[in-house]
Amino acid sequence: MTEVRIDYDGEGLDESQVPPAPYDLVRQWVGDARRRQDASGDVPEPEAISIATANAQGAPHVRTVLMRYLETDGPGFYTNLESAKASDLAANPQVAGALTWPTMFRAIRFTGTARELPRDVVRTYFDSRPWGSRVGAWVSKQSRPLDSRAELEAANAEMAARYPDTGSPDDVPLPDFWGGYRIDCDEIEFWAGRHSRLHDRLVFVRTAEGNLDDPSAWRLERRWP
Ligand SMILES: Cc1cc2nc3c(=O)[nH]c(=O)nc-3n(C[C@H](O)[C@H](O)[C@H](O)COP(=O)(O)O)c2cc1C
Repeated sequence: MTEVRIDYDGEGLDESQVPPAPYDLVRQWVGDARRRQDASGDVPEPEAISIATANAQGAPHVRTVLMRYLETDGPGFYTNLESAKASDLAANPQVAGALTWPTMFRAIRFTGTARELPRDVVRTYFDSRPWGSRVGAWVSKQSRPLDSRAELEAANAEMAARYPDTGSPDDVPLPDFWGGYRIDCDEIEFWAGRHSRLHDRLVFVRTAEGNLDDPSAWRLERRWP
């Protein structure tokens, strides 16, 4: 690999800028990433989050999804409940997620326990998706072997015929095998890249029960970069 060295020149992060609980800062950084994408176009998919799971034997797997859920009880994502990540989480609910915005010299890391999102939350999100994506949820036997691209396209045509687009969210029912997870966080790290690798790492560590906006549930710790 040829070395390309970039001196990280981010704004940094100081304790004085950090609220007493992590939620507002997560929202702020996600909002900053969206605004930057709108303004400069160099943060595509600002909500892309790498999700790490481990199976029953402890073997790790990581993949990128979209963080389409962010409430005071944690960040979350939607997926197929029969996928490889879902079977990892059924065996071992420990999970980690990383949002990374290299052009902003920022990242947020979440670690915790995966909890399935309630069906009413999943349904509301599912109904908000475009028709093609809702049909696609029915089509995909996510993570399982597929013989050919042609088989995928035939399955899509079959589902599109079964659930034609009527312009209403009722036209495609929510599959039982499609849902979501949120991360019940025990740590949330804010990483801000700075010059000469003297980065800021400020980590909220859970000390008690409570949501991401509850100051009594968290203490703040700085870590060596
Ligand atoms: C930018 C991006 C966004 C993605 N968003 C999702 C998503 O929201 N949900 C999902 O299940 N897969 C999403 N995927 C596909 C996953 O990376 C992955 O291929 C899929 O979930 C199967 O993972 P698994 O076999 O480990 O369960 C996305 C991929 C990329 C690159």
